[in-house]
Amino acid sequence: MLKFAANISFLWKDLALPNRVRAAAAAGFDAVEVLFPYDTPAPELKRALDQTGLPLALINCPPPNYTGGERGFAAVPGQEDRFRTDFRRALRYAQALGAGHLHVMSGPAEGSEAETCLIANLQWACDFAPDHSLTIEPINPHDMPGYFLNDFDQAARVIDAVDRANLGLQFDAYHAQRITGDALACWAAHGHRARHVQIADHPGRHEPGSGEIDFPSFFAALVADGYDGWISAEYAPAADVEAGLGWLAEVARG
Ligand SMILES: O=C(O)C(=O)[C@H](O)CO
Ligand SMILES: [Mg+2]
Repeated sequence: MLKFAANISFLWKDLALPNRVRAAAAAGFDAVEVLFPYDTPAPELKRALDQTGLPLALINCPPPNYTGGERGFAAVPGQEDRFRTDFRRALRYAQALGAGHLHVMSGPAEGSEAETCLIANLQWACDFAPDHSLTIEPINPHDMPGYFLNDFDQAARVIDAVDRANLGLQFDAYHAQRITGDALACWAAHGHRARHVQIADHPGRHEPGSGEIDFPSFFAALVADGYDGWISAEYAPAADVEAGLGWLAEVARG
């Protein structure tokens, strides 16, 4: 059975973070994910998670100093010490909250030197946290210009080169559609590496069903392929969050 998480960095933005967890539980989600939870004291978030019983599926690394700054350092040559410091702090936060995955952001870079740097940093991180699941996510270059990891073949190459059991692909159907033009074909090629899935339709990055991605077929492919990880709703609601949740009942749960 497919399991759905609410990305509460995108959903219920008008509420305080702990109350977004409560809203996600009330709306029927099975988990939440938070991109950058670091401005909220971990015990406050933990209390809401414990009260609702919702697990935290994922957080992003790096932690603080992100706002207005770079989107990670993992692929930036010369920033290895910064990467390691950030990673240790993010890991402590992830452990305090019981976060399932830690999404390691590569940052702004290009070229083969950056790829070598990313591979070495990920090997270090995987070995530093052998019991923690790490993910990398290709992000389309229109939304995040200059971000290093912007292609699924590139991500596959990096994952294979890192060669650690605790690193996997974060497959965002919206980015897959925007990068390749065919999210389903992209899933067919790369889904076997996926540890975590995120969804939004394209164009617009709104609710599934609002754009061109065939989500019933996408969900059917996940089931057929035995995908048993989280599917996180990482979209900008077209209007009210609850009013846009029809897809959860109708499309995803049949
Ligand atoms: O932009 C996305 O799709 C993500 O999942 C990143 O984590 C953004 O920070
Ligand atoms: Mg995403």
